[in-house]
Amino acid sequence: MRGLAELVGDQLRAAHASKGRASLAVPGGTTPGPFLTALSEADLDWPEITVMLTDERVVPEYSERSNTRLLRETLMRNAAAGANLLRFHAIGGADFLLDTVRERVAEALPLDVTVLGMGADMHTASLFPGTPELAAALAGTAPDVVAMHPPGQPEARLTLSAPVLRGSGVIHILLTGAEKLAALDRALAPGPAEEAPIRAILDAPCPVTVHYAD
Ligand SMILES: O=C1O[C@H](COP(=O)(O)O)[C@@H](O)[C@H](O)[C@H]1O
Repeated sequence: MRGLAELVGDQLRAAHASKGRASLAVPGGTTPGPFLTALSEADLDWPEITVMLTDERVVPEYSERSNTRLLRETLMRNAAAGANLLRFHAIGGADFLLDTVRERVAEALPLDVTVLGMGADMHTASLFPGTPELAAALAGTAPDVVAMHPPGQPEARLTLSAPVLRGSGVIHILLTGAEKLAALDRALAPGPAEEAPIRAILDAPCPVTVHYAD
């Protein structure tokens, strides 16, 4: 987790040096906390770095289930407290305005560095197999941000679409545990991204690196 934080810090520094600004997308969920905390200490010009989530659950910002809450408790501290956090929530922290989120995201694209998680069902961001909106979110013509209603999940989601994620300068996939490693093996076999949405990332045109810790 610390090694990935150093690498991401170096890549953001390089992007900032060449463009005068940089953008980073990071996952939520249970895995990335230690990585995000380590990255919060990176020596970067954070006010010129836009940080966004790869996806958010449609819950209030301070809910235990909120990925934004995870970010506030991990990355948005220490040196990174001054980063430009792209908010998914409307003012007040309880609502989501999809058009507003799309406008905010469009201003920060293309992403320079993207870190993604993956579930044992091979979902990444909130691109879950079996979701009615999945094909639209994987399509090359997808809007930057898509509302998803994954079956079996307790809430709806907003997710960066596949073309936005694939358009990043570099992608890291962060995995832990034997179950996810086995899922990655399955995803590396040929097959449609609708069955294993992580496939839409594994064949992205930019450098993609998988980081695994057991
Ligand atoms: O629901 C989500 O799941 C994935 C994986 O989460 P984890 O708890 O298995 O680490 C995560 O990457 C995504 O951002 C999150 O919203």
